[in-house]
Amino acid sequence: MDQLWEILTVITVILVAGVVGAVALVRGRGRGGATKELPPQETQVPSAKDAPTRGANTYKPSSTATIDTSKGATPAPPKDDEPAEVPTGPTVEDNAPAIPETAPVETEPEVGTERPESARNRMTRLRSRLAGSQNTMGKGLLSLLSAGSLDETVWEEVEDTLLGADLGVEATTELVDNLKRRVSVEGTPTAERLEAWLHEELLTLVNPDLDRRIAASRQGDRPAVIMVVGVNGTGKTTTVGKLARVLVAEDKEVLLGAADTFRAAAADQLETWGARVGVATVRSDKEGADPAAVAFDAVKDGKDEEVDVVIIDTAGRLHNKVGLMDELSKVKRVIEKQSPIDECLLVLDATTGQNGMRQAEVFAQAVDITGVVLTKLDGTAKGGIVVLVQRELGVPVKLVGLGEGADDLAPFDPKAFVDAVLD
Ligand SMILES: Nc1nc2c(ncn2[C@@H]2O[C@H](COP(=O)(O)OP(=O)(O)OP(=O)(O)O)[C@@H](O)[C@H]2O)c(=O)[nH]1
Repeated sequence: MDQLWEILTVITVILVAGVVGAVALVRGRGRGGATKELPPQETQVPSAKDAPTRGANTYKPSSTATIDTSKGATPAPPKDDEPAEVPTGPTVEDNAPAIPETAPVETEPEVGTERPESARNRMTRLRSRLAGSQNTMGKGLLSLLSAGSLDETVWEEVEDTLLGADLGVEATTELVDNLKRRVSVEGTPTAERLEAWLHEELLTLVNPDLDRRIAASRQGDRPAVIMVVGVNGTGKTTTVGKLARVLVAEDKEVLLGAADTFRAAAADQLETWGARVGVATVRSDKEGADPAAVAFDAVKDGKDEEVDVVIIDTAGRLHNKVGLMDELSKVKRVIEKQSPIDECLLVLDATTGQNGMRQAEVFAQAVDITGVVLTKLDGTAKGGIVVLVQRELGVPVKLVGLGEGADDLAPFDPKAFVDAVLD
């Protein structure tokens, strides 16, 4: 029995010692872990050094991000949950090559490859535009002449219509006298016969026999040289650009000379026209540079590069008539040190009528005009100016501008013109 009590006492002592030891161990381990594994209290408090990082994490710099990420990037495709853009039908831009807004300058050569409209398309389109602008005069004449008896009042009204269309007094008198004579010889004609006579008489006035060809092919071993003159705003630069397109469409090599140095924008405008069809422009970056020097360089470069034709745009905005004439004469003289001028085209705005004629005479005194480009014929019913210009200046109308579009320039065809007036 005593032995049993001794055994129980020993077991109890061992158990108590074990429990106490275990408790002490657990407590000790818990303290030691906190020290090792938890960060020291001060590291949980944001320090000044940490602040920017935190700030960056909580502040979304969206604008900066947009700028940084959009640079040089193509637009992201729309997300699935974004509504798709609704197509709104064809626009002018739909016909242009798609150029991403952020595309690099490589888009330029694409622009340079623009193909001018073919001659046939252009003529069909422009003929109907000419008819649209000019048939008020034709309709007025035909209704007067086919209204019955051709008394003096009717003839006066016919005269007024022709004068109103800027045909000029001389040509108007001539046309009415000729019609009267035919009536007196043949008796009262039918409406169709009168229309045929009117057609013939107008065609005679427009003079289909004049040589309206443009010197735009190489002349022997040198390029043809075309000088373009006219008052500012008449459409000179636009005409040079359009003419370059016509020639490029005919596979000619063209070089442009920006001798309108009066304002830098004129040279920029010309350069843009040229660049669109891959034609280079000789220019000076200095506003007010010597136009004769630019023209000289352009012709020289054209010869060196063996192009087919050099076209020189000139300024029309000078303080006075003497200054203008002196400058144009100088440009002409200096060009002629390099090459003869094969064509000197005077650009006239058809909407300015008699006033434009007076300006034309000033230019004709300074340079030898070989042909006229009548612009903005789409914007006036006064097609009679064709006859007046040819009579006053003694040179043919060679080209007509029929709109602001890049391919709205056409050769002047007398028969098509009279048809358009009377059809
Ligand atoms: N409707 C119509 N507008 C034309 C025609 N030709 C030119 N224009 C317009 O006339 C305006 C003047 O044309 P420009 O080529 O700048 O005239 P510019 O004579 O060179 O003038 P400066 O450079 O100031 O000397 C432009 O708005 C052209 O688009 C045409 O045949 N029809």
